[in-house]
Amino acid sequence: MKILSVQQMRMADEATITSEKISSLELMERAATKVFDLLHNRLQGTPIPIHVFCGIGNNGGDGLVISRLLEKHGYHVRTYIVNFSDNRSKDFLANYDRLKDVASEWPVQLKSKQDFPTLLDQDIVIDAIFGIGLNRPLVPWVATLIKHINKSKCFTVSVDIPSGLYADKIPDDPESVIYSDVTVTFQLPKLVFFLPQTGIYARDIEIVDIGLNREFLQQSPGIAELIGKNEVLPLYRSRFKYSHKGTYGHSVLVGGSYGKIGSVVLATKAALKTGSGLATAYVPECGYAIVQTAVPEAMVITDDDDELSEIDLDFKPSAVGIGIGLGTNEKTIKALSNFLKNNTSPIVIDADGINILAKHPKLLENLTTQTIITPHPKELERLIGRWKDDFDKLNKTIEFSKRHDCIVVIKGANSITVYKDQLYINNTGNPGMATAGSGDVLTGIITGLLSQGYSPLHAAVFGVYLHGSAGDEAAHQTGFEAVVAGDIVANIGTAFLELFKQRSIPDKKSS
Ligand SMILES: NC(=O)C1=CN([C@@H]2O[C@H](COP(=O)(O)OP(=O)(O)OC[C@H]3O[C@@H](n4cnc5c(N)ncnc54)[C@H](O)[C@@H]3O)[C@@H](O)[C@H]2O)[C@@H](O)CC1
Ligand SMILES: Nc1ncnc2c1ncn2[C@@H]1O[C@H](COP(=O)(O)OP(=O)(O)O)[C@@H](O)[C@H]1O
Ligand SMILES: [K+]
Repeated sequence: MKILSVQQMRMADEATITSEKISSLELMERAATKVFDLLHNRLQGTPIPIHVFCGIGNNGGDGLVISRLLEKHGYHVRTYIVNFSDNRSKDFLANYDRLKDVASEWPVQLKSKQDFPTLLDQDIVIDAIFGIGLNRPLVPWVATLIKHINKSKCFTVSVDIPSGLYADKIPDDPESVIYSDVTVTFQLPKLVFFLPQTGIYARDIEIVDIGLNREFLQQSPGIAELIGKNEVLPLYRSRFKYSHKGTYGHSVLVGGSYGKIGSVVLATKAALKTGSGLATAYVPECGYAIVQTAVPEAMVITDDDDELSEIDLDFKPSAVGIGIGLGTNEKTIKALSNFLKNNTSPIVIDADGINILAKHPKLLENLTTQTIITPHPKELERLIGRWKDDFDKLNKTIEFSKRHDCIVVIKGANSITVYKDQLYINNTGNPGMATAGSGDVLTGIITGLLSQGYSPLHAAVFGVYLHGSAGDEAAHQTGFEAVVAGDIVANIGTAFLELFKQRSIPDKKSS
């Protein structure tokens, strides 16, 4: 699913109005009705007090439509107008008049702190103060109103975007943004919902289709893509009946050092479980018995030390995953440097491999095109330097990717795969995956996909998705805390099966 910029969203709005020959007021009615439907569906007429806070722009206009529909359906509604400006939008004003016709009480005007209502824990708040039109800092009393709403324990539903959150930069004051329980967003998700600094405000997201012009949405370049099942299914390459293990490539996982052989075990298992035809673990001597015992399906090549001092293969691997548990001593750096100079196979670099690249940036010149690098935040910082905020981090990563023609997977809650200007935001995974070795599994999965002939970009995007999906399955079985990296490996198969699972349709006879 595409993610558009604010400007592209506004253009989509215009394209819809023009192509359908409807007014912006009608589009607002349609959009806000979708929010009402969702609420009504959940509340089923429950007489809970609902406080609707409306700004004076089109987000406020949506709020007024929601208030009117709630009133019409007998809910206990109180509407507030947050008067932060005299520039009320035309559609806001039209809906203000319509609300007055049906409201049991007139909207309450808020102009300062003295006007703030008391909010009780069990009440519901609809937040329609600011939408994607927020473009400057809040005046102090509006910031205080947002803090007042946050302080209450009310269940808060934000319309389109939590108020106070810019669609394209981080907030001026992190405390002056609504922490919403559910954000009902129009047509497409917003980029800020998936970044660590801003995603915290939009806990659950409901995307409602408001019928924006499909052709426009398809043609718009967007600024990112949200990767779910629909996006990865077309990437899947099925296996042929007359295939043999040679068809699916030979993955080589290079890494490990004394006390860190487990990382290679996990990655090698993951490559095999992802479908690699053959797998070889290239480890120091101390890892020989460990890998042979833990992964009997794999072959093992050893170097004669506790750390790798030479990486020398007498065949060309279909794919290489390198860096896990590697250590960063001088002889290993030299070995990696020599290997990278001569390597022409598709490659994933992780962990200490990244740390070595960060310390010796000259090595970046030797990378094969579209090398995949999978840093966690600390490794990324070593690689691209400090960033000011999440947007700066993305821009710096884009720069880096362009400069070195590499694919960077920024790992985290919503891992983002960056290739030049393209951003692919993953939508699987859970906090249970914040556990030792989980990244090694990802390296193995991506290597396994590369070995089967997936292009580097597809291997990265699909691999990150499968990894998260396997983690979700693992968490489903054990709960977040008990997930360990081995459980993610064990569920790679289920993650593949999940791709083809149809949503069950309720049986009419039994319902
Ligand atoms: N794009 C779409 O598909 C649709 C958008 N609609 C709604 O329209 C919203 C956008 O509406 P608007 O563009 O009117 O903007 P908002 O309602 O988000 O903001 C209100 C106005 O306040 C001004 N403003 C911005 N920051 C301010 C600040 N700190 N202090 C005081 N004033 C400030 C802006 O100039 C803006 O005109 C969307 O978020 C959505 O809720 C829907 O009504 C219909 C469909
Ligand atoms: N909160 C989270 N939600 C979803 N995925 C997560 C979360 N925390 C970590 N992960 C995933 O787990 C992996 C952790 O990788 P990494 O930090 O390199 O682990 P290790 O070095 O122990 O192998 C990454 O793929 C990351 O995206
Ligand atoms: K809002």
